[in-house]
Amino acid sequence: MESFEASVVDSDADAIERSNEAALRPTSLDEFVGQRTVRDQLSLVLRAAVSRGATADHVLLSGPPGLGKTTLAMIVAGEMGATLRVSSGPAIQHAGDLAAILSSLDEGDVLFLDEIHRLARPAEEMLYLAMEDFRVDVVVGKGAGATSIPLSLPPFTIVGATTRAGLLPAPLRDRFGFTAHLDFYSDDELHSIVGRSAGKLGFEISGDAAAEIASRSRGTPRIANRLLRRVRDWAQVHGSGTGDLAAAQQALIVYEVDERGLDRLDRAVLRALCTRFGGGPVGLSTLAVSVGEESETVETVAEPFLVREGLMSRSPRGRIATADGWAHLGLEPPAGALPGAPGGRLFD
Ligand SMILES: Nc1ncnc2c1ncn2[C@@H]1O[C@H](COP(=O)(O)OP(=O)(O)OP(=O)(O)O)[C@@H](O)[C@H]1O
Repeated sequence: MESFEASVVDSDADAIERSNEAALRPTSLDEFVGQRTVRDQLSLVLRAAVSRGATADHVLLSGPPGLGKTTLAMIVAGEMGATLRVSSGPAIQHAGDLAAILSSLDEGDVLFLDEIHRLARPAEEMLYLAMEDFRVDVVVGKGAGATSIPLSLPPFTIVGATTRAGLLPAPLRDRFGFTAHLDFYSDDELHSIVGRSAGKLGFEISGDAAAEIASRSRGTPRIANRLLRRVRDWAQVHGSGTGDLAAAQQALIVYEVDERGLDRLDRAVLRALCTRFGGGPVGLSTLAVSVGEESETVETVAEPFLVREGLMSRSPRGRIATADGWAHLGLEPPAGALPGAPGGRLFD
């Protein structure tokens, strides 16, 4: 895999996290757990392209972070026997950046564009033409003397990924021949991902410990793998070295992941909603500021999970804590604000 993002410098922690993830990534569609419909449809697209000896249609993958979009992009390249090239919307500031990337592609390459909704507008427009006609118009010079030189490109496949499909302009969305939305995983699917990852890590884990991790992973493989590694740490430092249920439960207490899978950010958002804004409705950006986070982080990381768990709901006037949300924090909603008896346990 070749990355065009040499100018983007990761922190050490990011780099370690990425290399940990790389070791656990499935490398074929057969190994990819869950997302049955997406897998079947994508498999057809790829097999048909291979049998025609052509490049695959452009693929758009949307869904919350950590559900396997990057993994699927790598699998697309692997299954096509193609070279994967990687860049992302925020790394492409100017149309010229994209022209340089596109003109360096070889025939059949797969170009993964992460966070494609964050492409700068001129780059986005250049991409329309490149995706449809395999051509870019390179502008040389400035002002009245500027000329546009058409440059044809060899056929390639774009795999775009986005956490915010709604932000993609229709002309860009329409140029993808195959679009798929990744959904959160079931506990059973996460259980098998944890088992498979533990095998790859050479870490012995019991079925009930794997189930415990799965049920607290918020439907997200990345979180399941991360919690698994924390349980392994705990077992190696405090336990017998193997992952039994007690090790899993103790590790998850240390890392402040509660029994429903809420982590510190989720609880901070829910708590702010209840205690600072009386349960809402409150706007996303106000809520995000109150927990010291970017709106996008709250919207793409905490909110989908809180809504899915029935702890928060969205209304045209803003976010609202549900009766279950109040109960999860062990708080009493203001009189008459919500039906339902509060109760439940509080983690922090
Ligand atoms: N279906 C799956 N089966 C097994 N492991 C998976 C699956 N999906 C994701 N994973 C694991 O979860 C980790 C995160 O996946 P990936 O990086 O592909 O997510 P993503 O959707 O691209 O996230 P982001 O939007 O943050 O870039 C990977 O290391 C991979 O091992």
